[in-house]
Amino acid sequence: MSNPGQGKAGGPDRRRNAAGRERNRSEPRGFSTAAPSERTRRADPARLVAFEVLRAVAADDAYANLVLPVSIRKHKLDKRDAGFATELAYGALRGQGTYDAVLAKCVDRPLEKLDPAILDALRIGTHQLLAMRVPAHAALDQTVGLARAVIGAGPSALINAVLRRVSSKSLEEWTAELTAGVTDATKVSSLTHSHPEWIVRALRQALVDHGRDVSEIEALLAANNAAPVVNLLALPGLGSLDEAFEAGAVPGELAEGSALFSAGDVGRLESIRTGTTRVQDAGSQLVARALAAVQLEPVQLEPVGPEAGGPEAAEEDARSVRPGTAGRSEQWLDLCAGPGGKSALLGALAQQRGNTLVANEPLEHRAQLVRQALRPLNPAVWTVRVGDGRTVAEDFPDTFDRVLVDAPCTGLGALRRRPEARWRRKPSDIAGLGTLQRELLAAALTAVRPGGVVAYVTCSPHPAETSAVVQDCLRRRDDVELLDAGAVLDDVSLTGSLAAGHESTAQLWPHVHGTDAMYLALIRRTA
Ligand SMILES: C[S@@+](CC[C@H](N)C(=O)[O-])C[C@H]1O[C@@H](n2cnc3c(N)ncnc32)[C@H](O)[C@@H]1O
Repeated sequence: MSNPGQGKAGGPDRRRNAAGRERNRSEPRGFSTAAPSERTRRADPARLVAFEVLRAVAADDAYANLVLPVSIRKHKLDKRDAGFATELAYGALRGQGTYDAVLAKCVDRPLEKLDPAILDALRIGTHQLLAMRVPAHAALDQTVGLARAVIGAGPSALINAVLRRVSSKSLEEWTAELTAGVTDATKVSSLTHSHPEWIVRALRQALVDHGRDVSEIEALLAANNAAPVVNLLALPGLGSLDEAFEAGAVPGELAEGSALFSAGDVGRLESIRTGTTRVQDAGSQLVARALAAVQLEPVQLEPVGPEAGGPEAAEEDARSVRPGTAGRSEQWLDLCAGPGGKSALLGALAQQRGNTLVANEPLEHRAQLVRQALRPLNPAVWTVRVGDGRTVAEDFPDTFDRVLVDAPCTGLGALRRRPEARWRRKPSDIAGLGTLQRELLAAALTAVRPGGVVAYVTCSPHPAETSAVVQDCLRRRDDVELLDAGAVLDDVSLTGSLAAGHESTAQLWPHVHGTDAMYLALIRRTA
């Protein structure tokens, strides 16, 4: 696996530095001479947090990004410990594919036969040994101590022996051994970069479909294993990045009003607490801004004259054709709004321009998050509709000027944020989501007014969730046209040349743009 943990992690106490290296240890690969049973029985709190996260993910189907902060708070970790625990938990989860292949070579029985808690402890030990530069004796002692404290004394000899074997080679040596003689390129990439083979195949196909070179797959998979920098967004007209800059943030290079923050916990910023500055991937910011910026066709009002077709009617027609933004406020719709990240940006842009936003979300608890995200805005600007997006066209046919369909998807474009997602997702998820995605896009195309635009967005580059859905919907209607999404993205990006477009749709990539792999199609309903 690529080595994302190196040099990144913070440390938990005075013996651990920012690279995760335990200090005052002169022999990085030495081992303790004490027998496992005589060594520490205490769990280092940062390792305990990582272990709790892995257990919750495996045993309770929990999301790492939700349980990690809870566990960090429970164990009262300071900033450095929290950084170390985050790298350990996320790294062990992302690297699970490669680490399990290594462990399979070091354990004398099939991994499925191991107690799952022991396997999680071994994954945590392996990540420290192979990707965090924690000295072998510290990784061993601490992992054995963790196991003794939380699993019991029994497995300590096994864990000690297995991790000693793991530590006998570097990550590069292990991957060379694992892939020696393997001729299937997908398998090699899968083992080297710790991704399931079906995802490697899907991402490779997505690169090709978007006109990129297939050899980029290695860089893409490696980017999925690197922790993303936190992107901030100051809500237009409402937020300011000054406080973030004072705290060490630097201006974002892609999106207006954005910043990159790597100075620790963003939660301590007042502007984040008030919600006028938000954490949002630059790709998400760009697709929302693209929808807000795209040119609309003027509204065609029904002719209202004494005799349609006569000279009075022609005069009335001329007066009733109004540009989308002049003299008439626009109505925007965010069809799949929860938890409200893009709604907040769209709502702020709508407010600046005297427009309004309806944010739709079927799940009440997520609708509540949308309301929270929209709270900094003038309440007259936005409404939250709690309902199925597929019914919106019945309530509001031919109504909205701009509609965002940020469709429920597999999230294969945000694997770096969701460390366990690659192991949880199944190829069958794609088919299940495909029907919903098509129905939501079809509803949006009916709810948008003639001349208005629908943005179809996914945080997945999988062709079945992106181009296949859009092409199907385009085939079914004769009143829609695809706009050049790449050109609109270029218009709203600070660089002006993202080169994300291909055949009128656009795809952002972690390894090229440093964003999540957001897909964007802009579809205009023709008059
Ligand atoms: C990718 S997320 C949207 C993310 C959001 N736009 C943001 O930027 O924060 C997809 C959302 O679609 C919602 N959803 C699922 N089924 C839906 C349906 N039938 N109609 C509308 N939304 C749906 C999910 O609950 C989820 O909140």
